[in-house]
Amino acid sequence: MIGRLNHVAIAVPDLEAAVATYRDTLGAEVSAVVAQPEHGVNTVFVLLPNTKVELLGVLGENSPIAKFLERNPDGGIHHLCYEVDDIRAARDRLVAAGARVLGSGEPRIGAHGKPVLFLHPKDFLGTLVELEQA
Ligand SMILES: CC[C@@H](C(=O)O)C(=O)SCCNC(=O)CCNC(=O)[C@H](O)C(C)(C)COP(=O)(O)OP(=O)(O)OC[C@H]1O[C@@H](n2cnc3c(N)ncnc32)[C@H](O)[C@@H]1OP(=O)(O)O
Ligand SMILES: [Co+2]
Repeated sequence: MIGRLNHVAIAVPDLEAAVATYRDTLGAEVSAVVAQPEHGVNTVFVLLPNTKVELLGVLGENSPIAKFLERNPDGGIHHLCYEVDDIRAARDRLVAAGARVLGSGEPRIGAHGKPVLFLHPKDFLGTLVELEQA
């Protein structure tokens, strides 16, 4: 059911410093910072030949990455995003298998303008999983 790895997300305490690390130290191509108010994060995408890295910074008071950063003050890998052909069909299959879809269960528009959903990390080997409509 899952297809390409769309991105690996890293939550960071200082987004500008993280951009400098990827752009200047690692020599990667990075996007501009984009505010995602509906998701409570600022995002930067690092563009790699075979996938992307999403750098996540806190936006607002109820950011979903705030607790993660309290537990991991230096930052760390936050989620993996896999592409699926039909996100509602994928959700229904996962729910039937007993997996927990986070939030309302309805897909929301993500950083690439496509519907996304999140799956509880306790159901996927301790890893938060994002699904994105291909
Ligand atoms: C920009 C849009 C989009 C895109 O298109 O790319 C994005 O990527 S937005 C990214 C940010 N959005 C989200 O993360 C939304 C989904 N997340 C959530 O709903 C919550 O963050 C969460 C996953 C339910 C965690 O909630 P939280 O309140 O922070 O923690 P809990 O205390 O409830 O955690 C329970 C349990 O799970 C462990 N945990 C939490 N986060 C992670 C994680 N990222 N990876 C692995 N494990 C995680 C946490 O440690 C707790 O474990 P125990 O202590 O053992 O109970
Ligand atoms: Co993401």
